[in-house]
Amino acid sequence: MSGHHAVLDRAAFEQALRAKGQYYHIHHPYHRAMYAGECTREQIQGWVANRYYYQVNIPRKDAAIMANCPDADVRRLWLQRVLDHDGDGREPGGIEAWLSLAEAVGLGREEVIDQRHVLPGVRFAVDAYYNFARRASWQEAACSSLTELFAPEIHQSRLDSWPQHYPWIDDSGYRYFRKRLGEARRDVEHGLTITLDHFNTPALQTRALEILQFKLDILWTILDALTMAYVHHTPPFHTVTDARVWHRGLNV
Ligand SMILES: O=C(O)c1cc(C(=O)O)c2c(n1)C(=O)C(=O)c1cc(C(=O)O)[nH]c1-2
Repeated sequence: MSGHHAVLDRAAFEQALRAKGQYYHIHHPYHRAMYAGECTREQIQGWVANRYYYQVNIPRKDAAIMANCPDADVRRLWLQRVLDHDGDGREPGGIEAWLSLAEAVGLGREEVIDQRHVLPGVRFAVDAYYNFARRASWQEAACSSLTELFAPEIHQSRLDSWPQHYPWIDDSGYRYFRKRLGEARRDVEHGLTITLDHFNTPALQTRALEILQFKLDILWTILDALTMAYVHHTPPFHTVTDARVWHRGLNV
């Protein structure tokens, strides 16, 4: 997409956004190994403990988008995302469901909640997403959530492959993935409408595709950090010490 090009109509622009799915982290070797049944217990546990940091930052990210949005109708719909993760006081939310997953793969709640396993690379990638959402316009931040276009497929692929490959994972752990199937589809309808409405010039459409690529980079980079630590056994400072000396986040 270089040089001068005409504005894409809604269908063509949506098609261009969907084509970015070819760079979704579903294709990352770490994920591919998970579906193929090739991961060790430690690799599954490492993924779950690190992804917890993404989970707890999603509702903060969504609250930041609401804070930047002057449109009450958008805020009312966007609020559901915060409730999905934090819980609405009746049903447990996604963070709680993620902790059930952690327990189902043999982790203790405390070691996940205190973030001792969260690698610096994962923390920096998630923080980049959160900080982008805080500073960008609400339409740009909404656009950055559109990797969720591709998320139902990734949740389904876990439900389809994990139980047979990892019989040691308790079935109660799968609630999070089942829950997200419907939620992600609903989120994406709203996020896509905002994006198709707002990014309506060639320059803005190019910008939207770049924002989506930024988010794809974040998801891919999280798995690169996990690969260093749990596949190659080269976590940060491994040439110096086996201890987890890295910081636990300066604002938890
Ligand atoms: O398991 C995954 O691979 C995956 C990916 C993504 C995504 O594409 O950002 C999300 C989720 N899960 C998820 O569970 C979730 O709640 C979520 C919210 C968002 C977002 O950007 O607002 N992405 C995702």
